[in-house]
Amino acid sequence: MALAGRAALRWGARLPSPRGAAAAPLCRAAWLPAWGGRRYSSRGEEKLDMSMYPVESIRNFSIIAHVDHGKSTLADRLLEITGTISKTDRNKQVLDKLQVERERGITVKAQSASLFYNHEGINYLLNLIDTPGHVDFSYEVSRSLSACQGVILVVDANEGIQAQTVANFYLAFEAQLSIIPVINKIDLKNADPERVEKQIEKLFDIPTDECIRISAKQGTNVEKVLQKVIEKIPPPQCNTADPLKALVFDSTFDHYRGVVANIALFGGEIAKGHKIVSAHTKKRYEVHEVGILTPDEQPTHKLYAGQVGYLIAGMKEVAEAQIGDTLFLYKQPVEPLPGFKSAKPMVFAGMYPIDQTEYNNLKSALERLTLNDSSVTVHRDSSLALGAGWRLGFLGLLHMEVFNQRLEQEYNMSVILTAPTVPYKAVLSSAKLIKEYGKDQITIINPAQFPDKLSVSEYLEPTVLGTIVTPHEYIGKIITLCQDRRAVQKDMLYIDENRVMLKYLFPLNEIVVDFYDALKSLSSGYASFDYEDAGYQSADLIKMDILLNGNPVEELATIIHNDKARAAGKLLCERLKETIPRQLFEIAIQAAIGKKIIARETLKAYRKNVVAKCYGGDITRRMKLLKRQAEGKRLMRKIGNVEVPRDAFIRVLKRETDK
Ligand SMILES: Nc1nc2c(ncn2[C@@H]2O[C@H](COP(=O)(O)OP(=O)(O)OP(=O)(O)O)[C@@H](O)[C@H]2O)c(=O)[nH]1
Repeated sequence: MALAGRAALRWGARLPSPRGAAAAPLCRAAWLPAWGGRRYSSRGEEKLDMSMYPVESIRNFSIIAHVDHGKSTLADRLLEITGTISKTDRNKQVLDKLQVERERGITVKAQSASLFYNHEGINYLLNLIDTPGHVDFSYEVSRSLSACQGVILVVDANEGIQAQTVANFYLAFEAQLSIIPVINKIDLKNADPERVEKQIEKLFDIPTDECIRISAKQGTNVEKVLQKVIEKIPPPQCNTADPLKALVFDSTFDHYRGVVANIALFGGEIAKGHKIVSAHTKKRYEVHEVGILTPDEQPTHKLYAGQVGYLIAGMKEVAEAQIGDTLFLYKQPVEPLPGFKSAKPMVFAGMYPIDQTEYNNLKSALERLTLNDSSVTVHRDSSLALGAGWRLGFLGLLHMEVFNQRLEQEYNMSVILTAPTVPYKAVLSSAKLIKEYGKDQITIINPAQFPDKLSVSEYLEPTVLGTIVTPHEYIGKIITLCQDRRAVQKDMLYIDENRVMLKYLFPLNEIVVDFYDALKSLSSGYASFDYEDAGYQSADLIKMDILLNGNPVEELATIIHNDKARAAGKLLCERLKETIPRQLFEIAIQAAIGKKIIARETLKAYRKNVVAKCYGGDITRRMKLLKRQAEGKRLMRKIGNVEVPRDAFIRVLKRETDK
C-alpha cells in the first residue's frame, strides 16, 4: 500500500506535457536523411555531422525491467526499426557484447547505442541504454539513469510485476524520469496483459491505458514505443553555447588506444584537438577522437550538448578515467557534476594468484577490469597460506562469479577465491585494540581479522530489506524459508488476486549464498527477489574454521551466527567429503570454533592408478595418461598434504542447501 501511495504523490505532477518535446520547433530538421543504409566505415574519413541533432531532437532513455522480461530483445528491435542494425537472425541481443553475457544469457553491463529515427518529418537522435535486470548489477542501472531523461519499463505479460520491476521502477521514479510502461511477450499463449496492466496501476499508479502491449520478439507495436519515447520523454535540458561539461559514465581500456570513455554532454561541445581537463585528476589531455556508438564506435566531427558518445584522449593509465568524473575545456573551468555515489559492496572475498609470480599480471588485469566495472572495490591483502593478494567487494555472489569469469575470459587469469563474507562490524571493548585501530568500531571484511569475544562488547551484522513477489500458493513455504533465515516480516500486499508481495528484513549473510536458489526451487521458479540495504543489527557471531587433517583451509573460514554454526559446519564437512577426491591416505574433514571441533567427516583412502589399465604395453598411451594427471595436479591446491581441486571450495559454497 505504502508503495502505491508514494507513487501517487508524485506521479501526476511529474509527467511532461504529452507532446511538449516534439512540438518544440527544431532548428535544422526540415528533412534529413534517415540513417537507413548509410554506413560509414568505423575508421573511414567520412564522419557524421552531429550538429544536425540539436538538443530539442534528442531523447536519452534506458530500458529497465526484471531479469528476462525482454530488455535486450526490445533493444534489438529498436535498433532494427531505426536501421541501426540489419534484420538478420544473427542479430540477437546485440547489446550483450561480453562473452559472459552471451554464455549466461544475461546482461551484466549497461550498453548504449545511438539511433536515428524520422518521425513526422523530423529527425531524432535517440540514445538508448540497455541495462541489466539482476539485483547484483543494479549499480549499472542507477548510473545509466543519470544520463537519461526517461525509461521504458518492460514487464512480461505472463510473469507480471516481479521484484526487480518494483526496484527498477523506484530507481527511475526517484530520479524523476518519465516512465513508459511496456507489456512485453503478448504473443505468449499464457499472456495476460490486462492483469499486468492492473498490477501496474495498483502498484505504480500508472493508468492502464498508458501501457503499450508489445511483442519484442515478433516486433508487434514496437514502433509505437519509439513514438511514445519521442512524445513523452523530454529532451535534455542543456545548451551547446555553454562551456563544455561532459560526464564520464562508463569506460573501457583498449590495449592500443588507452582509455575509451563513454560521455554524456551536459553542456558545450567537444571535438578532436580540444584541450580538456579531468576534474578528478586535474590532468590535461588533447582529444584524439570523439564519436557515437551505433552500437559500434562511429567517429563524428564533434559531440554537442545533450548527446551521448565516446571519447579517446590519450589517457594511458586506468586511474585517469574515473567513472563519474567531469571533463571540461582547459580554458573554461566549470563546477564538476555531482558524479555517482560509490557502490556499496555486499560481499567480500579474498582473491589470490594461483602462483605468486603471476601477482603483477593479475594486478594489471584487476585494474583494467575494475575500470569497466567500477562497482568492485579492491584492497590489498595478504595471507600466510595464499600469499599476497586482494580483498574484493562485490554487489552479490552472481557479481563475484561474473567478475571471476570475466577475469578468466577477457584477461586469461585464473585465481583462488576465498569464501564470500558480508561486512560485519565489531564494537571494541579492549583498550589495546581501540588504540591499535584508532577507533572503537571496526568493519570486518576478512574472517582472519575477527576479534574474539573477550575484546568486543557487541558484534553487528548488515541487514537488507528484501522484496519477494510470488504466486500466493507458495506463501506458506516462503514464510518458513524466511523464518529459517532469521528474517522478520515487514509487509505483505496482494498485487492482484493471486500474486503477493512480501517484505522481509533479512540478515544479509542469510541471503548471500543460496537464498535465491532456495526460493526459486520451492516456488518452481515463480517467486522473484530483490533487496536494498537496511543498516546494521546486533548479532551473536563467531568464527568457524574448516580443517583438513588438522590444517585450516583459509578459503573456507567464515564468520557465522552462533545458532547456525553447528548445522553449517556439518553441511560444509559433508559437501567437502563429496567434492574432494579420495587420496592415498585418510582425510579428516573438521569444522571448528577456536579449538572446539563441532563437526567431522572422514574421507577414506583410495589410490587412483591412472595407468592400471595399460599393463605396461602401450608406452604412448601411458605417457598421455601421466601427462593428463600432471595437468590435473596443476588445478589442485595443497593444504598440508591434501590436494584439493581449486574450484572445489566455490562449488561447495554454492550448492543448494534447502531441499
Ligand atoms: N515469446 C516471446 N519471448 C520473448 C519476447 N521478448 C523476449 N523474449 C525472450 O525472453 C528471453 C529473455 O529476453 P532478453 O531480451 O534476454 O531479456 P532481458 O530482460 O534483456 O534479460 P536480462 O538482460 O538478463 O535481464 C529470451 O529468450 C527472449 O527470446 C517476446 O516478445 N515474446
